[in-house]
Amino acid sequence: MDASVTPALLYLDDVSVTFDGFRALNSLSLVIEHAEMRAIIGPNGAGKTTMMDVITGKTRPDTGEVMFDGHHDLTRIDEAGIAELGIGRKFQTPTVFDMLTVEDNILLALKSDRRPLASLLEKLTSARKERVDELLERVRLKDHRHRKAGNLSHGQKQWLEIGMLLAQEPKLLLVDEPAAGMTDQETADTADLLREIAQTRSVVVVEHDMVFVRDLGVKVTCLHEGSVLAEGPLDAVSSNERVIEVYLGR
Ligand SMILES: Nc1ncnc2c1ncn2[C@@H]1O[C@H](COP(=O)(O)OP(=O)(O)OP(=O)(O)O)[C@@H](O)[C@H]1O
Repeated sequence: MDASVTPALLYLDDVSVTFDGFRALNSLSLVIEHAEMRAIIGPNGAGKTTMMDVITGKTRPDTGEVMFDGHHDLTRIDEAGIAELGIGRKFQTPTVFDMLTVEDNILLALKSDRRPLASLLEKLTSARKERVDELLERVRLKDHRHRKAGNLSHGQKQWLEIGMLLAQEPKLLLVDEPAAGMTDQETADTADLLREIAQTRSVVVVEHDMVFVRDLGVKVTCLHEGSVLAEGPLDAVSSNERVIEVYLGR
């Protein structure tokens, strides 16, 4: 397929990354459609983090194509440029401003109009307030807006960070093990939240918690030794003999 005409949002083809002779990604190919959520599973060292690093420009592939939104060749764009194109990444540990309120964390993250007069006035605009309300509602923190972020539960901090990423209006959200350390209720709420987000944006979730992955109800890709081992509905992937052997049956 010619990547320059692919209708997919994200297209990785034949991507390899070698660290000191070790192949962390080995001819990896992956396609994520617009408004698709994909769960990525696989054993430790399978290449999940390296794949995210390649997409965000932190690591450059030795070979292969990484195309975003039609014509953007991500292997030629720096990390800031890739974020600007609309790729947001949520790491496992929440990074919110603990001393600020929930609302101020969101306000800080809002995409702003960089024209000087606009930025002077934008604090006052009702559109900005509405956007903050909308984001707080979306991430289930409307009733906590005046609390210091440092006082939130672990799960709420994760949601706040997701809200801050959404404030940037990404086309693609990369989320690393969101359910880790969450209560069962928070885990279920997070699955709901990600499903809502994926109605309008694409989401790639790396996760080990198979209950959570089942709850997401989306196509699953199992990586192993830097390549795709199996891909499809969770039932098919989790009954794949190789997947059981290298991952689930451990
Ligand atoms: N910067 C680096 N230098 C050398 N080796 C690296 C580097 N980054 C990753 N690796 C190696 O590449 C392999 C793939 O690692 P990666 O972190 O992508 O796997 P993963 O699937 O995310 O694993 P986990 O589930 O443990 O997070 C591992 O064997 C790792 O040790």
